[in-house]
Amino acid sequence: MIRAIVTDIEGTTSDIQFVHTVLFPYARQHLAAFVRENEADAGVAAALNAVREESGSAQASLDELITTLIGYIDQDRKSPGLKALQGMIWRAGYLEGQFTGHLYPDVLPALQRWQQQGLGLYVYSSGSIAAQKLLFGYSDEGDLTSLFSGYFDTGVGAKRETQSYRNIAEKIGLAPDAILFLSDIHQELDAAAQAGWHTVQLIRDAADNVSRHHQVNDFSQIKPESI
Ligand SMILES: CSCCC(=O)C(=O)COP(=O)(O)O
Ligand SMILES: [Mg+2]
Repeated sequence: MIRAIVTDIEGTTSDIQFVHTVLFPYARQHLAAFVRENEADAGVAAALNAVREESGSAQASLDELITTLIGYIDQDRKSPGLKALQGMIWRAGYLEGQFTGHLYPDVLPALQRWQQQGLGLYVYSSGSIAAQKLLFGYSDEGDLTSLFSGYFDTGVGAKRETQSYRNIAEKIGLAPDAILFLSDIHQELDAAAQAGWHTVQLIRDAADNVSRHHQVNDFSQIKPESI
């Protein structure tokens, strides 16, 4: 019996286009000024050091790091240091009302239904936990953070690695076959299934003909009580 649902964000609850044409360009535009103004902040310094380590340039200057980070944004690299900085940069955009977190219209009714059924709801995204809370806290549908019991980012491991899903199950405190993972990316679903989780793939735009996972087009088609 399913007792918890863990959902991806980009391509699952929210449009990839929102992430790639609103969030990423905003972070790209404000990155240099943000890190120059905030390099003494402990969180910013930790993220910059993580990028130094990831890029193999322990002595990289701030200008070099900015160039590296812009390259990471353009490659959509799931760099934990970049993801931490993006979350910090996006905060101002949400607070100033420059954008709200995109949600497909089928998402909120389904989350509310599942919560009423007593299911635990969780998020697992490559975006930092702070960025996840911003997206759902300043969403198109208002503040949805109270719907979720927890958030996971790549601090538990990368999304295509099976051990990440074992780590999440342990933190949630449920057996793997009591958890359903929702994602648009079949390699992420493969890793979750390998850990013993149930899986459903969201096909929001392009078809995926090589996936072996149950596919739906929106959240209204997901019936955890029937799994
Ligand atoms: C948390 S909102 C920003 C999404 C993001 O930065 C990202 O890399 C999307 O990753 P996901 O794992 O949700 O596909
Ligand atoms: Mg996704």
